[in-house]
Amino acid sequence: MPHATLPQDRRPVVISGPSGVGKGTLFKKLFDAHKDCFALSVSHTTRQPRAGEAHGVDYYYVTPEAFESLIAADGFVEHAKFGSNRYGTSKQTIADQTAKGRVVVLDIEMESGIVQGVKQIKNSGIEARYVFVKPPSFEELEKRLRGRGTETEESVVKRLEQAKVELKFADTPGVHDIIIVNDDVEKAYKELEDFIYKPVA
Ligand SMILES: Nc1ncnc2c1ncn2[C@@H]1O[C@H](COP(=O)(O)OP(=O)(O)OP(=O)(O)O)[C@@H](O)[C@H]1O
Repeated sequence: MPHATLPQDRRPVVISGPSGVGKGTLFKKLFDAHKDCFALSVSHTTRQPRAGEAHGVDYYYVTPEAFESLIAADGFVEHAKFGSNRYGTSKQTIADQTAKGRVVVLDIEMESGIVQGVKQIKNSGIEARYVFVKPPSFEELEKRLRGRGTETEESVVKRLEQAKVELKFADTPGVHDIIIVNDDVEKAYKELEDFIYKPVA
């Protein structure tokens, strides 16, 4: 497939799946293979930036008041509270990237709660395609999450608990347009690319 060919279907692609399943790995391959065709949606948050994070790259860092105003203006496709912080994906962010000729990829963050996030996007009225990434087994998911070495033990346990809920939800018929089992990463990537580039009937 030529490097910079846009998919025929320009609707945003919502990628969800348990933490550590390989979502980031898969969409990074997609972005690398198709330069300038996709944009990862940058979320809004009320939390403080961590070292090395940048406004507009990792998140849009806003005040709780600004976040509330955006909610009141129906400006989010999904938003959630995690601890004392709020996270959300704004409609404007999606519209801006789409206007630039990019297909927006929404990576539903664990902080937003994948189940609630997907339900909210569906209710928001935006047209989107839904991809769920599944691990070959629960044991393998645990192995990847630990192998990544980014989480504390407490966080691993929390993510695995959350994963159970998400995997159950994914079995609900009609929620996702495709469920990809990320066993062999090349095979899983090919399935994702074929789905995204499927010609519009
Ligand atoms: N098919 C695969 N086989 C083995 N390891 C994989 C595979 N895909 C991804 N991984 C590894 O699993 C770990 C988790 O992957 P990744 O960070 O992409 O997950 P994620 O779903 O984006 O997680 P999060 O939701 O927490 O951001 C990484 O160390 C990655 O290299």
